[in-house]
Amino acid sequence: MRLIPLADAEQVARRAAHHIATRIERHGPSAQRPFVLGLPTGSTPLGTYRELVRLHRAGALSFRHVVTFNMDEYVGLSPSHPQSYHAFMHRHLFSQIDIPADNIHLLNGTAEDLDAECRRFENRIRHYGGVNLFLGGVGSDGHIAFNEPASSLASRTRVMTLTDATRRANARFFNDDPAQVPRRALTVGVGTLMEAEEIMLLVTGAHKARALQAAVEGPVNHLWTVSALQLHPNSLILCDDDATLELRVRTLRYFQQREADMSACPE
Ligand SMILES: N[C@@H]1[C@@H](O)[C@H](O)[C@@H](COP(=O)(O)O)O[C@@H]1O
Repeated sequence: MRLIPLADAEQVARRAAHHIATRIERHGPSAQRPFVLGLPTGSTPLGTYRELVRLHRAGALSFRHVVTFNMDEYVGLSPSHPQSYHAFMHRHLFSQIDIPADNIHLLNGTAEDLDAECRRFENRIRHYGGVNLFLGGVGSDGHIAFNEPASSLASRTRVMTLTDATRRANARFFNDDPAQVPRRALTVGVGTLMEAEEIMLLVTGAHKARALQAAVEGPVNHLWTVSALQLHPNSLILCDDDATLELRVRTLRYFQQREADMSACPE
């Protein structure tokens, strides 16, 4: 695991966007060999999406041969619902870049057969040969995508019942009323995420400090599904200063030292 401690959320966003842009460029994507990018929703990635749009507008980044898979979607919200993850992604990213509509994949939370929809999604990922880079955020209780505490670390894309804590946290998008937050969601599994070639997690704010500690210092544990990243051979966490509040000084110093060494001789 590589942890890059940065000063604030703005630096995290800039670094994340540049990492994505570099990976796309190095891949040299084409119609036959697109770059496959996994994407999250939530407040955390918004700065990253803004920076990706800026790079695109500056002519430095094209998404013409990028294929995307979003990690989750609420059950029961149609794509046109303003709080659906479909609408969120179009608003904040897809409508502002040159990605072809056919390259965009989101789970359909209104599918008649939700299990079949989850299987279809996994098959599409497989069709493209897997995800090159999965970008993610984390819930304050350590969930990745909608893999709530006690999700199997081998789980695949499926229907998930959301915890009260998650529904409370997401109530800010639903008139501050947890009762309006859907009870269930479709989500990629921890196992699905773990198969990506690379995972990059963004963690910002003091309210995520406990989750970052569980991810970096805690035991691998299904109560903190983010801790599964410890078993991934190529995982990267970008965090801001506030998110490091629960880390041991020794841990933080080690990762700071490591980054200083790496900038002396970059990747
Ligand atoms: N399903 C999403 C997660 O993918 C996201 O990481 C989390 C944190 O969101 P935020 O970035 O708004 O804190 O919220 C939701 O539960």
